[in-house]
Amino acid sequence: MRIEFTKMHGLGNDFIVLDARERALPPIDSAAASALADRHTGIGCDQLILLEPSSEGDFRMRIFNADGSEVEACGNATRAVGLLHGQPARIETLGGLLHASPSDSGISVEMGKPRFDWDRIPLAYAMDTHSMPVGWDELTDPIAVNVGNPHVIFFVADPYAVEMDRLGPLIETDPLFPERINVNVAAVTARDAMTLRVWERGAGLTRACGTGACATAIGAMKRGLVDRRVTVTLPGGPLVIEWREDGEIVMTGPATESFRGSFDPADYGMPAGGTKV
Ligand SMILES: N[C@H](CCC[C@H](N)C(=O)O)C(=O)O
Repeated sequence: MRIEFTKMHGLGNDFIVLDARERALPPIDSAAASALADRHTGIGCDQLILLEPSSEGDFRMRIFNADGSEVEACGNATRAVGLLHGQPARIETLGGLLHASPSDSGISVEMGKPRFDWDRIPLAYAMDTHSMPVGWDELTDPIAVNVGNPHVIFFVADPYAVEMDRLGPLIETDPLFPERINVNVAAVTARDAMTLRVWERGAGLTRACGTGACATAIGAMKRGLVDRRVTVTLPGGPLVIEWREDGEIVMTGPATESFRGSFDPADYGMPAGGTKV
């Protein structure tokens, strides 16, 4: 039995979405996720997204990075599944219950409240996360924010002058970050505008990172560099991030369905099967 999928993206950050809400699928493990995500031997994506029934929300969203690691949050994918659902959705994730609402200006998602304490990022030892006394070459004095998943943010003059292919993996896997880290390099261009590039934990340099945009906007607001509503422009395009007075982060931006297809689970080391739930 072939497995159907929907290929989607948020500003070029792309996903394979598998829907097990009505029909059970063979178990997806990190090996199958990374095989499907492989752009040379698989279908190719930054993250594999698995939708399942949920007792807490309208459905559950599981997120696997291209390296197979299962993680807590994915902003762009949350908008994508919000588009797929077609109406307001309460989405259960490892990082908490998120609310996605389709609107005429794209999909808005309440991404939860940021966390700043060193052991909530997490870091390997106590440190002032607002201005961290660490650096990697020209990337110094970062701020760390957890928005369901962990991010470190460096403010630079030109994000496109940073050697992300070298510094990204170096920082991502530094022992300071016991769960690894998403690496953000950003420039503030106005009180309501920033540019951003992200080396993603478990996925590398992506065209966009929703949680990276959220974490970076919050970091800039914490440092007084921007107002509480800011447009963050990534290589794939802009996202609008607002830090509401109640502490909730609200991200608004586009989501796109690219195409639908199917694959043979045997081609990805998955057991056959899958029955009606
Ligand atoms: N690489 C991230 C997950 C995907 C985040 C990104 N695709 C987004 O849109 O938020 C992590 O390991 O935490």
